[in-house]
Parts: sequence; structure tokens; C-alpha cells
Amino acid sequence: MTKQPEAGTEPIAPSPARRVSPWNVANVLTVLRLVVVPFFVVCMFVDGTGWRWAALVVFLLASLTDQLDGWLARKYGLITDFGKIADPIADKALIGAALVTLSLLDEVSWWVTGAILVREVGVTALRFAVIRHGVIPASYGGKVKTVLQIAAIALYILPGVPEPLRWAVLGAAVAVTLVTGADYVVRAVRLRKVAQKARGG
Ligand SMILES: O=P(O)(O)OC[C@H](O)CO
Repeated sequence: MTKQPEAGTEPIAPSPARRVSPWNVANVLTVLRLVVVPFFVVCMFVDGTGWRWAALVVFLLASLTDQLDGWLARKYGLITDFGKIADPIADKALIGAALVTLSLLDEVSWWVTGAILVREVGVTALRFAVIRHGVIPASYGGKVKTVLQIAAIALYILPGVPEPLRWAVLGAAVAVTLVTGADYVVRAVRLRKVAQKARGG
């Protein structure tokens, strides 16, 4: 019986099928998400409700590209190792910039921003630490985490949202962020073991 790779880990193997260029529409959207981050930050720091709404629109449009690039990559077979690494990094840049900005403006506690940033930077470092064994793509939990983070940040950017609603969604985002971070550590250990076994080590 053919042994299937373990879920959530993808050892690097030579692909017998067609090679997909990293310069495809899904990856271009991922890079665009990175490019709009400075525009979002500027909108946040300019005084006035209009600029708040502009920041929200930029943030939500950039977040939408996260859902769109993943969908395009799956539908048109545009999944590349570059996309698997760059997509979570682009999400982290957008989410990280939003949280740091909200903390600088005294609207989100620094401990929340710090806990989320430590997890996000840690998972990125982990991905690079095991990259010689394979790529750890975003998990289902990781995607749920990103949606919760986006919802929580949008509620903080939006003027006049009741505080209990903001706290509830942000609390859920922090919890899922930390739990999925621990899950990636388990996946990285598993990936290393699978890759070492495959090499006969
Ligand atoms: O939890 P991560 O680090 O895999 O990030 C998930 C991505 O942001 C989903 O698009």
C-alpha cells in the first residue's frame, strides 16, 4: 500500500507534473497585500472619521485578497512553494501592522499585540527552520485564526463599536492564535520525523 504523507505537512519532493510559475495571479495578489500595508498605516494615523473609514476599506480589501488568492490557487492549480510561504507572511504583515498601529493609538492593549506577534513571528521562524524538510502550509485552524483576527481588528478600526463586542471577538482571536501556534509546533516535529525517516535516518 502506498504510504500517504501525514496531514498538514508536505515534504519537498520533485514534482512530476507541470511546473507552476511563482508569478501567477494568486501570488501577485499576495504581494499586493504586502504593498498596501503602508497605505493602511498612513490612513490610521491621520485624524478624522473619514480616514478611519478609508483605513477600514483598505484593510478589508487587503484581507479579501487573502481569501481570493487561496481560492484562485486551489481552483486553477496555482499552488507553489512560494505562495505557501509568502501568503502567511503577507497576512502577518497586514495583521501585525494593524495591531501595532492600534496599540500605538492606545486602542488595543500591548500584551494582546505582543502575544499575537510572538506567535506569528514564531510560526514564521518555525516554517523556515524546517523548510529543508518540507513546507508547513496554513492549517484549517490557521485560516480560522486569520478570519477572527481580521474581524477583531475591523471592529477596533470601526468607530463606535460596543467594547464588549470588541473584547469578545479579540479574546476568541487570541485564544485560537495561541492554540494553532502550538499545533504548528507539533506539525513541525512530525514533518522533521517523516523527512528523516524518508531519508532512512
Ligand atoms: O496560522 P498561519 O501562520 O498558518 O497563517 C494562516 C494564514 O494567515 C491563512 O491565510
